Amino acid sequence: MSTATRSVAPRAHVLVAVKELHAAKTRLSGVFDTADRTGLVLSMLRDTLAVVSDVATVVGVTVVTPDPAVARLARSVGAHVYADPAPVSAEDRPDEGGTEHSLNAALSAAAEHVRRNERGVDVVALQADLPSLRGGEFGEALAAARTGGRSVVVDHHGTGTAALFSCDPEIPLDPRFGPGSAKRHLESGARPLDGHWPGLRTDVDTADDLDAAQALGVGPATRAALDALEHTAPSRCGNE
Ligand SMILES: Nc1nc2c(ncn2[C@@H]2O[C@H](COP(=O)(O)OP(=O)(O)OP(=O)(O)O)[C@@H](O)[C@H]2O)c(=O)[nH]1
Ligand SMILES: C=C(OP(=O)(O)O)C(=O)O
Repeated sequence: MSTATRSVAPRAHVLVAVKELHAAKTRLSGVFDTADRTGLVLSMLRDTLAVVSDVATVVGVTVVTPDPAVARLARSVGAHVYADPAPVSAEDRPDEGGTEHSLNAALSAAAEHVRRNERGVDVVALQADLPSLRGGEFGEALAAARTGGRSVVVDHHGTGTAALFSCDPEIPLDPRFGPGSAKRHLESGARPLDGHWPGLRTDVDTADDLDAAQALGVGPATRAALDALEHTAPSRCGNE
């Protein structure tokens, strides 16, 4: 990484991918019906976007999605939208990894698009389901990421990826999201970032993850969504 590159003021553009809402958060389908899952996905996205948009070094946020409702929410809070085509099923594209291929292809294309338009900007792919994220921890992670080219924040399970950073314009983001992605990101050369960032690491895919996030404290949109759900699912969404 060149000295010139590092001497410029930190500027990061955050990419957040969200698939079609009707297919989102299937691991919560035993707990919530489709409408409730959709509401929760949008609420967690809203909280995640609010936090990252407030971080001083974040100069842009782009939501990568094929879903019109997600795109509307993104635009309403000042984020950009990068439209990716609706994913095809793994059965239709067995050689390309199905939806994982779609997700990573869409993130790669969005990262290249951002870098073409904002020269020298750092690029981050961040999970959309981080309702306990705090601005301070994301700011710290960004600062740590800037000490090297490509880096990763492993999720609270130790297997997934909460955030992937490329802080050198010469180094592609090269996203390898999907089950077990932490190992793939590390094996492909991403440096692990070691801070104590529980909110950043707590992405919500299962009911246990949701409990973990609630124990940390969730953002206002997610709180409101869960409070509304308490009336229909008290055993799952009881008080913290
Ligand atoms: N734009 C886009 N986002 C995707 C795609 N596939 C997955 N995502 C998003 O990437 C993140 C991780 O995806 P998954 O873990 O597969 O999906 P999920 O909805 O979080 O949870 P499950 O349905 O339980 O697997 C989520 O924010 C998804 O919405 C895709 O093809 N395109
Ligand atoms: C897609 C991923 O996350 P999750 O399955 O936890 O949503 C990932 O960690 O790469």
